[in-house]
Amino acid sequence: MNDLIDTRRFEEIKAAGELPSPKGIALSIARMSQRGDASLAELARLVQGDPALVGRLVRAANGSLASGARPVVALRDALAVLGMAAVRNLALGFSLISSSGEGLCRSFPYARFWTGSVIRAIAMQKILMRLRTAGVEESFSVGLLAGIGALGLASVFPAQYSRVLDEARGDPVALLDLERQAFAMSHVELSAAMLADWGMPRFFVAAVLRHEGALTLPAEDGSREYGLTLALGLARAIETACMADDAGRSEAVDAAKALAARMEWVPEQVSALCEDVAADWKDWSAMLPVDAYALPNLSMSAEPETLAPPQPPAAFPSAANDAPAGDGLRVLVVDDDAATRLTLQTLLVRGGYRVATAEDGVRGMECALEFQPHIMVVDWVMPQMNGLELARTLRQTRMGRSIYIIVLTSHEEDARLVEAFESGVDDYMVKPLRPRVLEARLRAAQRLVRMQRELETEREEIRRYAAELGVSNRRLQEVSMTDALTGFPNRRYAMERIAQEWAIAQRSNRSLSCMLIDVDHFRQINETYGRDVADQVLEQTARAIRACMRTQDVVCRTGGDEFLIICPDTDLQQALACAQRVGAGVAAVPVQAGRLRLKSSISVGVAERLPAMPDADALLTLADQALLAAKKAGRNCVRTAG
Ligand SMILES: Nc1nc2c(ncn2[C@@H]2O[C@H](COP(=O)(O)OP(=O)(O)OP(=O)(O)O)[C@@H](O)[C@H]2O)c(=O)[nH]1
Repeated sequence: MNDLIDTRRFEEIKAAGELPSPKGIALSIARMSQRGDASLAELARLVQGDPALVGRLVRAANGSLASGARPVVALRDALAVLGMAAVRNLALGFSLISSSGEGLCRSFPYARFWTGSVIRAIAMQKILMRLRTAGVEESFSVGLLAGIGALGLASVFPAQYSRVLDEARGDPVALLDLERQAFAMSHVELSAAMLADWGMPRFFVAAVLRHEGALTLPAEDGSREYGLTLALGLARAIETACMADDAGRSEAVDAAKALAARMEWVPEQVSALCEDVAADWKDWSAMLPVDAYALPNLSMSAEPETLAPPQPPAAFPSAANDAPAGDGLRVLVVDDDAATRLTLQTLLVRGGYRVATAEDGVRGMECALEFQPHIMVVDWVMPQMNGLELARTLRQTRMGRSIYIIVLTSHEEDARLVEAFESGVDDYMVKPLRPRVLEARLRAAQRLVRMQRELETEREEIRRYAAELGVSNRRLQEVSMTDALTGFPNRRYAMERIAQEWAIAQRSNRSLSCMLIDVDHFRQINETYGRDVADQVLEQTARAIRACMRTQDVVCRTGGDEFLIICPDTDLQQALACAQRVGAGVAAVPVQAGRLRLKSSISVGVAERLPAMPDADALLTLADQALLAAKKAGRNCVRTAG
């Protein structure tokens, strides 16, 4: 699994905060399934303790039965249909829906996230039922949890992820980039890592990792992993179509149709699938704590697909020698002459390339965007858009700039060749085609494509390294600004912050106050009860102080038993009232240290920024004098200076 997932980064994220995890019965089921020798009877006894879970498992089992089969009503039968692994994952998913319906990440749409996940789960189950592939029992939970990494980022980095979501403004590609920059791992990669961590099989993890880019997968081999990726991609497209607004819907419907076409489904089959999903959604949304949401009617009327029919043709076996020279590179052939297309396709497939074809420039352009070829072989003369126009248009796109384009021509005059190169083609070949020349030209193309790939890998590594460095630097900075005992900002942070607040207050002519707080007789507490108890007094006093302050006030631990509180937009009277409240709050709640209950109190010095003060230091000096006055006045009181 390590080849799929950056496990080191995943462990770091896990260590940085609380990732969503199974709770209650789901946790017991997870533990039981790890034992390996648990029986269905034991599992049934455990599940019976949660009637809602029983109902949901029976529903899930019925969803994965072939049509016409007698429906399951008893829990034992449902467990037998699903099997231990599927039950574990379903229980996990359901427990997460119940425990993660809301959270601290301001911009993360918790309710919408789960609505979408359930729609995707239903769609995935329906698709795998139709494909009759293995893994139907797991399909619901795979669909449900395929996007769990987003919830993971929202849970571990609530504030940061909120900013990332705001910045991405709903653009899925930008979101992935921003996530990688901020956390050195995207939500897709984190989803895959979490599923692997929970013990999901590799082919599911791989499908989760790739399904968001399913549309750009090359036409391929019919392996289980490939099929699952397309299926999950289709389930996601249906989810997106259901959740999108009118403007976004047609794009998602198109993506669903293109994916369905890859699976050799006609649009009518997709329409029927959507109807099934809508019917099941009614049941599931009543059984799960998700918003009742009316699914839109998705129209999937027929439209031509963009990709050429699947290949390779069975009549052209690969060369019998070593590894094919093409090394799986994608080649797109664009030619209006069917015979040339077929000849090229045959030669290329035989050479180990993956091939798509298009019959004119316009279709070639569409196909290039979807198929993302490494190399294109393009006829010069074609109706609508000729080969040179196609090359020029492609070179204007980011993706098109990296394609190696070979143009086919009947003439080799200098002027024509110059025109071709100026249009952005990389090489040319003279018709009629000669296989050995084609092979030689393609070898040159391969060299360049490989170099580009290596460069891209290196760039990717540098980007990743920079992102990791950025994340660790931010952590280091946070650590260097945080007091380890209380978790509050430390003296260093306090001094930077008060200087900032000073500048803001001065510029906008707003009031600014601060308080210096010292715990009374703290030395004595240390000497009488020892350092551990004294630490607990400090910690709990700090919490009591924080609880009495407003959110905009900044509470910092500036030294041993000393705290500085910065109060923006606060005049002296307001600050004094606040200080009295804090003093009373600390005195009212005794500190519990083991079996000891200790009373503690604080002295507070309050000061306000005055027009005559030159800088923030002057404000701090005044607060210090006020604190001294409070100590002199007998402690457990609030004073101002002067
Ligand atoms: N337990 C513990 N003690 C600390 C820590 N940092 C400083 N101290 C102790 O805190 C005490 C500070 O005492 P002072 O503020 O000088 O005196 P005080 O007893 O509070 O007297 P008043 O402030 O006049 O009431 C010293 O004994 C320090 O050793 C810490 O992180 N943990």
